[in-house]
Amino acid sequence: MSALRVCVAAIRREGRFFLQRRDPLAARFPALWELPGGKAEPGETPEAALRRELQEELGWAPERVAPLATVAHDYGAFRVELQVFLCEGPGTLHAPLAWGWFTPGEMARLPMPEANRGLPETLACAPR
Ligand SMILES: Nc1nc2c([nH]c(=O)n2[C@H]2C[C@H](O)[C@@H](COP(=O)(O)OP(=O)(O)OP(=O)(O)O)O2)c(=O)[nH]1
Repeated sequence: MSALRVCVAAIRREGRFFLQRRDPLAARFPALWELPGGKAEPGETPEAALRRELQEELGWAPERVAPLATVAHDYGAFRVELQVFLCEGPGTLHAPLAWGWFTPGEMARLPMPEANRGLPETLACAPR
């Protein structure tokens, strides 16, 4: 089975990262904390998919975007390949669900999808 290509943003401000909580009524991963982003459409580059998702989800455009890590995970029913981009820039993020800014240490104690398990460590080591 081919993996879903999911492009996600590690938005960083003053050493903290933005996470939003999935809808408690979502069919998959209800109420878990995740990085904003989503699936790339056919023919779309990962960075273009990320920018589109950030605009759609948060009404926000990053000033700087850099590839940070790729994480593959098999959920059994489907596989994901998370492409994580470090994103920075000013401006308000208009998040419709619960959200917050977390240090990697705080993030490690939040309930997140299994694919995200190694992310706090990766984010703690992200280039300044
Ligand atoms: N946005 C995001 N998705 C993640 C993360 N970790 C993780 O396993 N995923 C999974 C959840 C989803 O199955 C998929 C992202 O798809 P999506 O954003 O386009 O769709 P979705 O969550 O609204 O809906 P779905 O999968 O339930 O159809 O990747 C993460 O940190 N951020």
